[in-house]
Amino acid sequence: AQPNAPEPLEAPLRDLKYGQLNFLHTTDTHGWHAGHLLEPSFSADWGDYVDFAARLREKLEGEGRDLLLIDTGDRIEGNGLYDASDPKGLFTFDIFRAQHMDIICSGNHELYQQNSSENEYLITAPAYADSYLASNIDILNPTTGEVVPLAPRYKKFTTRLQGIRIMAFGFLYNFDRNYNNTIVQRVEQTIQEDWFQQAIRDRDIDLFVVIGHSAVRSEEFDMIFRAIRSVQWDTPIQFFGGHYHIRDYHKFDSKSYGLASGRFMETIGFQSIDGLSSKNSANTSPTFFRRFIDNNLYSLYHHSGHNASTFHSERGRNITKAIEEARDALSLDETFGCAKRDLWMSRAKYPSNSSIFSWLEEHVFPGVVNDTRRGDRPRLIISNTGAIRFDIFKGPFTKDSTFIVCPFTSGFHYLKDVPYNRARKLIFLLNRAGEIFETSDPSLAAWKMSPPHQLGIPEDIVVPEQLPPDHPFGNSQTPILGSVDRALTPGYTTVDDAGDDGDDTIHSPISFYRVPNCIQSVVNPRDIDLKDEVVDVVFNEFIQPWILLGLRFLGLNYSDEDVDKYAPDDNMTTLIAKWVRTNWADNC
Ligand SMILES: Nc1ccn([C@@H]2O[C@H](COP(=O)(O)O)[C@@H](O)[C@H]2O)c(=O)n1
Repeated sequence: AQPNAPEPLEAPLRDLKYGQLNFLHTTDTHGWHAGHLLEPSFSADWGDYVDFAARLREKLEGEGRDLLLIDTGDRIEGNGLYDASDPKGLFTFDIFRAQHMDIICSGNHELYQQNSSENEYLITAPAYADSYLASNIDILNPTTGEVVPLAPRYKKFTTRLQGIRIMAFGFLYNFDRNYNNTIVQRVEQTIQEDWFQQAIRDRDIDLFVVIGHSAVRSEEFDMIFRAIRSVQWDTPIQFFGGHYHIRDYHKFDSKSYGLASGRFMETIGFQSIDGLSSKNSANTSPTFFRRFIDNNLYSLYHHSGHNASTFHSERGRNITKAIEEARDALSLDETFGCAKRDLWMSRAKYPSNSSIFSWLEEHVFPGVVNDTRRGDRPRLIISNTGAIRFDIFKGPFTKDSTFIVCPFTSGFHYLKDVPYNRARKLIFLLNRAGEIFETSDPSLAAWKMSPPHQLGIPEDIVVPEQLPPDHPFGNSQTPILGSVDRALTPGYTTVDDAGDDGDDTIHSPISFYRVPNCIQSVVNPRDIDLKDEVVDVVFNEFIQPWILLGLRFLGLNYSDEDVDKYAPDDNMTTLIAKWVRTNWADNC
């Protein structure tokens, strides 16, 4: 762990159950390879994960079992370790690839920008030449300009000890916001391709492993499942997914399961399968087991059967050191100001004093989203809530925090002099009229503007006995009495298709409040209720397609040509940092 990471807390643990074949799974790590430096539950770093995988491998292989490592993408954007360097990712590629991977694929984040997808093609895919799969992604070769597969479409291999014959694919969901140097083929088309149809008909296969940057409950995985099942009625299929940033486990049928292993290095997913056929033995009744490991040393020591003196290797320590040096070189601990209270994305109700979205709406946007060319004209400032990625904890707000809270390079755009009597209805449409957006253009489903982790949670979860978030002991990792005889720490309490015993650490639950798709600040609203008043509609550039469509629903026909950059030297990340420097510096 990093030297400034908090010690993990002791907690009751559920064990792993090993199978013939075992998997460790990471997804949506988003640059958090230093681990969480303010949360004991998730304080192990990538060096510890490398040691954990090595220790588990020694143990499992000693018993004649196999272990495979999987990563399902979105490795970048979301933490200073990736975002603060110039160019971005200067340190993280070497750190990440210190971990062996057996199957790895791209997420959508790798494809938002030209340089990040070229990094995949030129750095990560070659580093994992035998394991990177891109079943439905092509890229423009930056040297030749030719359209080529980002990586091989599939691979067939046999596990070393058990001789299990595996056919593996690596998909990306039907993502359509990629930069134009990559092509994401829709999954429904890919599964019609000859190479896929041939691969799924291979009879000498004991297990299909479909990894993908896609929710495990998704049309895309359902289509792949049905395609394989239609030609292999009985062969087990194991899916590994992500993208929604949640822990989940989905049963497709009695021989097919899908694991989603959370986000931000909070979770190491463990999956085992027993009773598989192999090239030497026939078997027909596989059993599947999953566990979500909290990424801290207390859990990692326990599951590997090691302790502080036997767990760590020189290799792991070197990776930990490299992360520490990168964080130092990037000055990620530089303090811009101090938060007087925790500000939550979903643990506090919106609107409220403890909601990060209320803070943005009431303080940050009115304070810093301005453009001297437009003076003090009345304006509506609208942002999607998905632009915010993490909570702010009471205490120092650092350079790292700016990227943790909002890593996107999206700036603000605006439409000038929009009739207020129509523009004022826009926020209602963005938040309440999802259906008409989706009907008009399925790629513009309004929920895509909200944080991904709430997609699988249809309603608020209110835990009555929880300490309020602004209570002095209200931070996530403070022990509270969860039952009469033992103290539990608040944390993940996952319920999935296999029940409620998936988490390795037994926690007390945390409240979850859903938030709207968008928030809005109304700035300089003088005279704004006059019917001929006009306002500037300023918005986060990511939501431009929804803003234009929403205004069209309101009878205003604007197009991309009417839109201009607002405060062009800044973006949401730099603006939040500016506000903190100005308003919170004296709190420290
Ligand atoms: N420039 C951007 C890019 C993305 N978002 C938000 O993130 C969501 C996707 O997140 P994943 O990590 O699951 O890929 C997207 O739906 C947006 O809500 C953004 O705000 N700005």
